[in-house]
Amino acid sequence: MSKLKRLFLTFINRGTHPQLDEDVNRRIMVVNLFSVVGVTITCLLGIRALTEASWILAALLLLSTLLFASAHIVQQTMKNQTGRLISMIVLLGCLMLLMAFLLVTGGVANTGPLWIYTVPPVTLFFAGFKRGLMIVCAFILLMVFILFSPHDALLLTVYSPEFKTRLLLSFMTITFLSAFYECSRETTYVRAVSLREEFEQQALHDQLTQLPNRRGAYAHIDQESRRIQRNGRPFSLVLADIDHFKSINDQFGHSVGDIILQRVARLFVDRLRAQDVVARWGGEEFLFILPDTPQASAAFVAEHLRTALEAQPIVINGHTHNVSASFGVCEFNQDAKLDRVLSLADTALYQAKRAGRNKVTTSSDLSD
Ligand SMILES: Nc1nc2c(ncn2[C@@H]2O[C@H](COP(=O)(O)OP(=O)(O)OP(=O)(O)O)[C@@H](O)[C@H]2O)c(=O)[nH]1
Repeated sequence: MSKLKRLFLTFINRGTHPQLDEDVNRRIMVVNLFSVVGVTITCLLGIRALTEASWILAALLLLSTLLFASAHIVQQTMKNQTGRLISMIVLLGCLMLLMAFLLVTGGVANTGPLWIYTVPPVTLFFAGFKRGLMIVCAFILLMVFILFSPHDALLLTVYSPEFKTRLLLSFMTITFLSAFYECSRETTYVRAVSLREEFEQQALHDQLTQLPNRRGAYAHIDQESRRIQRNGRPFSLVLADIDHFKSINDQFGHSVGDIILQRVARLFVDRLRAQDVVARWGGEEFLFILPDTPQASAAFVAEHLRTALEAQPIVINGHTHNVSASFGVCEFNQDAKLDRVLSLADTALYQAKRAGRNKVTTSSDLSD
């Protein structure tokens, strides 16, 4: 039993991928499910129609079986948006044609119209709220056209006027309910996605400076370490620490300290290249991740930032603050270990502080 369940789940999940949007994955699963259910039902009904010598119905049902199966195959082989669109068009087109045929002929003992209630939920789910509603409305027009044509010219069976009206009204009710459900589902999904993005953003960023926080910095370093394995070009890490920050806080208050942190962060971001990352490593400490930058160039960049900060006093409430920072630089090459590189950058920074602050020190400046 569990083997059968596993087989079924494997089939239903075929073509889904963790990197695809959740909603896309759900649609892929439903196309798989719908094709297997569609194939089974239309195939069984087709065989039954064959035994009852209803040749046209049998041919149509068996053709639908083939089309339902091909929708699944197209989705599995193309594995892209076009493939998904084609399989959706095939499934919906096939469903609509089959329903229109059942409406015209009445199917077995005039029970054919009972199946048309599958149209609104399936269409709205596959095509989404707006597109789905338009398709179902077009189908309603087709129903009106078939059911109320003068002298029943398009019908091969007989329905009472009450049946026709009630069929149409109940179909419209199901359409309304399905559309309402799909609309709220889509709205909830969009809200959930934006909430998730907001939480991810908050988890990886520092609220005060809006820079990546330590967790965010690790994510960027991880990305760079993987890149280095591919292209072999080193990147550098630079730790920067604002000098005598405690005395700024003590003298002018924490809120002034906060503004200084924000301004310094902005200055660093503005002076670096777009591909460089500035993160708030903690307190008054920043980490720069400089892709494709060997240590000598990173030291040059750090020196450029140091002089820029020194040259640009920060004015808050009419008071001018001369802020400086010390920098520790270390290169990250292919064989490097992150802990070691960070520790070397930290030691270089400590060395810069000891040497009088407002300085840049690289790991190669350190004496063993
Ligand atoms: N305003 C403000 N202060 C912070 C924040 N985070 C850490 N600090 C303060 O930063 C100060 C860091 O002080 P220290 O580690 O002694 O370093 P320092 O005074 O900059 O001295 P050196 O680094 O040796 O030049 C402490 O007073 C912390 O309270 C923050 O988010 N906002």
